Amino acid sequence: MLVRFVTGNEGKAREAQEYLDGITAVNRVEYDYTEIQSDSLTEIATRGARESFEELPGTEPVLVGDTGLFVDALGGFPGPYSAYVEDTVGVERLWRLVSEEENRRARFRTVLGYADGDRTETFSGELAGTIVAPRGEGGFGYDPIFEYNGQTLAEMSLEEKNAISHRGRALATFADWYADLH
Ligand SMILES: O=c1nc[nH]c2c1ncn2[C@H]1C[C@H](O)[C@@H](COP(=O)(O)OP(=O)(O)OP(=O)(O)O)O1
Repeated sequence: MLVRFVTGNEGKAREAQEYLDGITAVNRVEYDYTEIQSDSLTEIATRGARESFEELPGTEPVLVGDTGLFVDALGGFPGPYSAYVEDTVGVERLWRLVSEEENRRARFRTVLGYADGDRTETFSGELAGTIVAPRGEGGFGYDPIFEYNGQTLAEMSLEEKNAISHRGRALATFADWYADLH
């Protein structure tokens, strides 16, 4: 069995393979599906999975992932626009914005979209933490300003992060569902 993980990121495909070990093989495919402008990661992932399945050659199921960082005091900003905000404003300036707030709580949310031609499903995972001044050299994206249990995600090893992460939780939920399906 084979699931195609649509991502530009090799590390994400490897992580998916770890969760799906013994259940299915995972191939990374690159496809730039349309990211609709929506407040809902579920909507974005659902459409992305359907479009990828329809447009890519092949019949194996596809999986897409969409992640956002939601800051409580900013009404959930940057949320579904996290990639755009990272590219434009940047992580350091997001920290400066949040540093003016008393409530620095935030959460990462990942929604995985699955499509196989017969069905489309979504699976989500969350990680709650606090926005802090940048620390740590590891990880990517907003990891240096997101603290969980006293450590930023950029200070954790990849294994430590994967064990608690929003993406890991979504992958674990998907893996359970997919194993039951077969
Ligand atoms: O664990 C994470 N730790 C810190 N930052 C993260 C994480 N996961 C995503 N991010 C950031 C990267 C990007 O600024 C935005 C959306 O990420 P995300 O939806 O995965 O899209 P992407 O375009 O980077 O990759 P892909 O090729 O898999 O669609 O949030």
